[in-house]
Amino acid sequence: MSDRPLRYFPVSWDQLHRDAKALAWRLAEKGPFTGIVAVTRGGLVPAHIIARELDIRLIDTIGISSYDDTQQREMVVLKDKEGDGAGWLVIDDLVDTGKTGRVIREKLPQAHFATVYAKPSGRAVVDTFVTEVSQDTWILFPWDSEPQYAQPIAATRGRAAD
Ligand SMILES: O=P(O)(O)OC[C@H]1O[C@H](OP(=O)(O)OP(=O)(O)O)[C@H](O)[C@@H]1O
Ligand SMILES: Nc1nc2[nH]cnc2c(=O)[nH]1
Ligand SMILES: [Mg+2]
Repeated sequence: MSDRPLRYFPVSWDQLHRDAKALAWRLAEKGPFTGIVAVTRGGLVPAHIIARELDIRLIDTIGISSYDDTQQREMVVLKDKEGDGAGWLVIDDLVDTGKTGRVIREKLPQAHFATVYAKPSGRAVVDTFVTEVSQDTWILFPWDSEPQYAQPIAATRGRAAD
C-alpha cells in the first residue's frame, strides 16, 4: 500500500486465533503436509496455530520483507528455502498487492500457499484463505497495536458534558 490506508481492520488476538483456526479447518482436507514454511515475520503466529491444529511438528521459514510500516518498498529476501515446495504448506498472515506471494510461488511452485487474510489484488496468488478485506484497508494485527483511551463522541464534537 503506497498511500495512507483509508481505514483500519483491527484484529484482536482472539479474532486472529479464530481466523487461523478457520484456515486450519480448510487446510485439514488438503493435506497431509510434510511441514509448514512460515513466511517471516507475519506468518509466524498463524503458522504456530495451524501447526498445532494439524499436528505438524516440522516448521521451516522463508524470510521476505517489503514494507516499512504501511509503506511498500523494495523487497528484501532475508532467508530462502531450498526445493520446489512439494508437500509443504506455506503460511503467511496476508496477501496485499500479491508481490510477496508471487515470489513465494516462483521459489516454491509445488507448495500449497495459504494466508489468513487476502486483499483483491493478491487473492489469485493464494490457494486458500479465510477473510477478504478491501484493497484500501490496512489490517492492524495485535502485535502492531495496543489499546488506548478514546475520546467520548461529545468531546470529539467540541461539546463536553456539564
Ligand atoms: O502482498 P504484499 O503487498 O507483498 O504484502 C504482503 C506481505 O507484507 C507483509 O510482510 P512485510 O513485508 O511487512 O514483512 P513482515 O512479515 O516481516 O512484517 C505481510 O506479512 C506479507 O508477507
Ligand atoms: N499489518 C499489515 N501488514 C501488511 N503488509 C501489507 N499489507 C498489510 C496490511 O494490510 N497489514
Ligand atoms: Mg510478511
